[in-house]
Amino acid sequence: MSVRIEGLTVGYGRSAVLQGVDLTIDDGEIVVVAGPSGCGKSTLLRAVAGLLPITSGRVLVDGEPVRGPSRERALVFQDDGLLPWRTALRNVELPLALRGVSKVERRALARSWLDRVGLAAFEKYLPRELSGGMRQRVQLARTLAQAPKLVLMDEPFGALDAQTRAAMQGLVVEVLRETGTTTIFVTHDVDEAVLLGDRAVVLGAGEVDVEREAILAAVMG
Ligand SMILES: Nc1ncnc2c1ncn2[C@@H]1O[C@H](COP(=O)(O)OP(=O)(O)OP(=O)(O)O)[C@@H](O)[C@H]1O
Repeated sequence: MSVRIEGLTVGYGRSAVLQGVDLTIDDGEIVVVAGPSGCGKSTLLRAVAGLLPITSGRVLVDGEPVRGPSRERALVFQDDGLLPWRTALRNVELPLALRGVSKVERRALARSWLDRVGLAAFEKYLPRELSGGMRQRVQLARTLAQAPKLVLMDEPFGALDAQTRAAMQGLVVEVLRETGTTTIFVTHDVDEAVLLGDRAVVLGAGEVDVEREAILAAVMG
């Protein structure tokens, strides 16, 4: 799924958070969006997700203007959003159930994704019985089981310790590449930006498309 952002301006009240942002993302590309706190990274993701009114400009997904949220575009947050009373398996199954996927089919799909993220042995566990990294893996399985064409990640690993975060980054890159899922990944983390992206975009002082090396300075500065 390709994304084309043209002259995107978004404001809350009177102040414009994003001003005339242009960005093109090819099908299957993983683009990291970095930049200082408050520069509008989450706002950009929410605009692409169709969760925010746009002041001016356009967001085109596969050539079609975004008019609202769609199942094809999945948002992943730092907060795993799992339902505490449902097991890992039933959390992964839930969105599939809401879409009317049959019980047999959704169970098989949920199991295969839990297996893919290394949690096959934990399907009966409740979220509170899992570590933060494991809960994020359940969230990833739940997202990918729905076969989104575009994944929008908003600092999903911000709350994890360094080791767990590194493991999650490896897993995410592997799975997203394997499935050819177009991804926009927002992060503050320099290593994450360099490791994950085909390309990095720095929002802020007039957004720019940069090579990997340049992101280091931009994120740190
Ligand atoms: N719902 C809202 N109402 C009013 N202002 C908002 C709202 N959401 C965000 N803002 C403001 O818009 C600006 C950009 O916010 P945004 O969350 O997009 O930035 P960010 O780059 O993702 O920040 P961070 O890296 O700290 O998460 C901030 O100044 C913020 O205070």
